[in-house]
Amino acid sequence: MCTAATFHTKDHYFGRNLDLEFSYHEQVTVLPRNRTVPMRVMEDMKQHYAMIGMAFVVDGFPLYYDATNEHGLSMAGLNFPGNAYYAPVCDGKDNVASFEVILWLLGQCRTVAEAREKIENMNICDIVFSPELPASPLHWMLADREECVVLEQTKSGLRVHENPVGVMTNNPTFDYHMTHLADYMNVSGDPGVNRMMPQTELNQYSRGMGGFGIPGDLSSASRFVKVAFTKMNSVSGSGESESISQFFKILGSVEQQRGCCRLGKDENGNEQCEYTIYSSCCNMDKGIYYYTTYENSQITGVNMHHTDLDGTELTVFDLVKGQQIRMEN
Ligand SMILES: C[C@H](CCC(=O)NCCS(=O)(=O)O)[C@H]1CC[C@H]2[C@@H]3CC[C@@H]4C[C@H](O)CC[C@]4(C)[C@H]3C[C@H](O)[C@]12C
Repeated sequence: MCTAATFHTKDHYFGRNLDLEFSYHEQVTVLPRNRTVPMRVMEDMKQHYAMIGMAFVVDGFPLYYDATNEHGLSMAGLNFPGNAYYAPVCDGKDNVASFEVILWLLGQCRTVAEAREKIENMNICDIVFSPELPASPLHWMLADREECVVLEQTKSGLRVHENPVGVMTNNPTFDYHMTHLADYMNVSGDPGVNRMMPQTELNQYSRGMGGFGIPGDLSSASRFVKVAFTKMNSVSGSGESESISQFFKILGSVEQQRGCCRLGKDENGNEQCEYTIYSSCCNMDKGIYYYTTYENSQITGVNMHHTDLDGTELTVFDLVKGQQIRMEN
């Protein structure tokens, strides 16, 4: 499972949790403007906007999970099994393979509005990256500083949903999550209100009772509600340190501790568990990508503007995965 979110203080932030039971060799990857991106059906992108994000790089090709470009346009792919539908190549359309979608949109658009125009003629086609890497069933959250949308291609076509909440998880489709959210419209960060029997005094025996009923399980629908509640009630200072701290707390409200979501035994008899492999927070204004990993709670940052954005080579940074403990004595 995965969760993505946007967050605004003085600057604008975009990030996600990546939850899975195993990890590819993903790295923080900067794609400079002049590195040719080979496309399967469309013309190769020789020049494009630069971007930074988390990618699995295969033969020099960055398979982005999430990224932000130099204009702040940001995008994350989230699992959408059983619903995602990638169509056959269609004449007259812009045929983009699922693993090319982030590169195609972030490479050419500065805003969600520009992306919407590109998406109008787009067909997410069923070409696979390689036999070893078949297409992942995905939907995407896409945001700039002002606007957030969700992109879903199902059997009934390609749709862009306005996303006023600025969060996204997995199945089912986005409209379900919005319908489901209405069940929780009464929850609040304020103390509870006795609406049921105001004539009888009910003892508010604990703080936090205004939020009673917020789900805490790890299902996709529950994480959507929990992260929306946390984000909507978030109070943060406007500085960079306070903002990114608060952002990681928002994502932390739906992080997955190893053992709570079991997937059965692998061939060696080891219990497979889904857990939060990394959490990211990108400052969309400054092009700085921050992340933590399951075992490294220290925040690591990479600034895309400190690499050669006019170059032709990818700049990749291995994840710092081990816990960084500052011993006091
Ligand atoms: C698994 C992840 C979503 C996490 C998630 O949501 N897990 C919950 C499962 S569940 O929803 O609860 O069932 C997704 C998100 C982005 C994906 C990569 C995108 C590039 C590339 C595309 C290629 O075609 C195939 C390989 C490739 C590296 C992809 C691997 C994998 O698929 C990634 C990491």
